[in-house]
Amino acid sequence: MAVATESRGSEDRASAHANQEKRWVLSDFEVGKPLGRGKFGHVYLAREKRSSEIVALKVLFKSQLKQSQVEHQLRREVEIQSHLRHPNILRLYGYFYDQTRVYLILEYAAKGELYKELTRCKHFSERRTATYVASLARALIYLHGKHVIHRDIKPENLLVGVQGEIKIADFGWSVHTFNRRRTMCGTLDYLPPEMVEKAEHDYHVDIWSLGVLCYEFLYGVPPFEAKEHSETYRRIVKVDLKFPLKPFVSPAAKDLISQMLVKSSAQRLPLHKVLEHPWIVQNADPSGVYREGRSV
Ligand SMILES: Nc1ncnc2c1ncn2[C@@H]1O[C@H](COP(=O)(O)OP(=O)(O)OP(=O)(O)O)[C@@H](O)[C@H]1O
Repeated sequence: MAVATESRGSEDRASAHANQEKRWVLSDFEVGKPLGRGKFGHVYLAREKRSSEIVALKVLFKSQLKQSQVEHQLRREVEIQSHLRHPNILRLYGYFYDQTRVYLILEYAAKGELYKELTRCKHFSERRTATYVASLARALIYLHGKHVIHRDIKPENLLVGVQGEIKIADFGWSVHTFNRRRTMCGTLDYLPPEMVEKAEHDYHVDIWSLGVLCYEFLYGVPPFEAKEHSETYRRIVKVDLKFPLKPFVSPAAKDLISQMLVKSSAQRLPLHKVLEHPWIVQNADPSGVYREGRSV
């Protein structure tokens, strides 16, 4: 399918260019079963008729986008995500619209939401967590190299591909980093001190979120969780990081988390050092894929 090919030769390039120009319409797709429901519409499994390629078609209602004043955010999401090519970032192949709806043509993540898997397992093993954290660190290095910060890395925004590889989805809160941001966004639990305090922030926010995620994968709950919003706020600002005795987590894993969850953003462990951390080196599967049964 036009949407899935990376071209090399000049002929390929010409056809890829033509494909980019292609205006998709709904009748290009056979629409199958619903995959899920979001705030603004539904996601369906679909097959592009010409290539038989399977995709996920996200259907958003213009009226709802308008009502919630998120058209601008969606435009930014599409603009950013459509230019990204990384095995751990969900591809956005293209989009089209009709009078009432906007359609996003997305890579199909066959194993669905990571969040559901985490809920089912309660928490992940160290090998599984390290494999995911390493994959996410590589994806974030790629993103930051393209001057994009994601700002909303959390289990609900992660999908799993057919091989078990993790995929960052949902670029609704991502931004280009040409100027430092002060906008408040995202769920409080994953936000770093500089964002909850509405100070300027940059790509170091994603290192913090990766630390929160690593903790949540291992313990099953995010580190600063509290009943009241104000208490979560206080715990984040103080970096009130506690490691429960159960489940057992190795000192090396705790060391990595402590080096990512640092108040001063410039002092957080850089992502390339995350990849070199002994806990990651010893536990992450080099293939970047967690396979049940093989990695306990
Ligand atoms: N590319 C995909 N491959 C497989 N399943 C998907 C894909 N995209 C979405 N889904 C499924 O559809 C559900 C709804 O997705 P959608 O992105 O609309 O909602 P959401 O993640 O809740 O986002 P939002 O809060 O922005 O509405 C997801 O929770 C997931 O189960």
